[in-house]
Amino acid sequence: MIHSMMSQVTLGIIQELLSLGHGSVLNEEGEVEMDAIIMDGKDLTSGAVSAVKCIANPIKLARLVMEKTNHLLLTSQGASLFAKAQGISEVPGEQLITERSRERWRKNLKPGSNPVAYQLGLGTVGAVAIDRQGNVACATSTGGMTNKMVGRVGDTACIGSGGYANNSVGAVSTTGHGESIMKVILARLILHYMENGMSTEEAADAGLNYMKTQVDGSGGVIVVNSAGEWTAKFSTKQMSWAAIKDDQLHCGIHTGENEIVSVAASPQ
Ligand SMILES: NC(=O)C[C@H](N)C(=O)O
Repeated sequence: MIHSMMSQVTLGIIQELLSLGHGSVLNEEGEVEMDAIIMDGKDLTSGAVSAVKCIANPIKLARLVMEKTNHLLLTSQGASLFAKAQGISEVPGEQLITERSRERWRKNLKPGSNPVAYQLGLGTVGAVAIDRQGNVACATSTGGMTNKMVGRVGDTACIGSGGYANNSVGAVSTTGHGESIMKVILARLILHYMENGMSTEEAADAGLNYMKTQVDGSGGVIVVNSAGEWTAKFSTKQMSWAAIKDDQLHCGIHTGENEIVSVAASPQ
């Protein structure tokens, strides 16, 4: 999560942060098949892709969907055709696979070897950002759940579930069990709580609790509000997160961790 000190274009920053398909978890056929979303809180424009293969940077493609089409979401073959038309070349699927993800895939082929609890926190990256003008944005990119069915579309590609941004409230990016997140429309739910007066922290906790009590789902969220206050919360065992605000880098992995490092540029 980023709070930009310079008035940079928030969308550009978070696209850079999330530029990876490499190392994603694999579907049941042992392939990388990705979902991604990006949203601009200024005018609620958004773009997403789902079930895309052989694309090294699905967020870039999602941004092109947002900027170059009248649609919100392109999937699978249609997304591939659009990528080609936009000059995004495909990469060999093998190039996106790491030894670690292949090993996990192999182990998970055995029946009952792949409980949801062990999959959370793997291979999803998300960002929220606010600039000096108060423009917020979010983006999320994922390979989904390990050994998922071919063609499965998760929360990440779905507006309101994998992310949502609105300058009047803030922005949210989510991770966790996609089917649970979709059932409660987690990102939009958290913004709804904020619209009704909750702080980022209260709203994130309330959203995650609601998902737990309603559908027994676990996940994690990063949230920023229109005043630049942020939080990173999760009901999973861990979630790696980092935030930059006022020249300070905050980061953590386990519950309660918040390491702070100064990142102020040294005088030349
Ligand atoms: N680890 C994750 O965040 C997975 C992602 N939410 C999905 O279900 O596709």
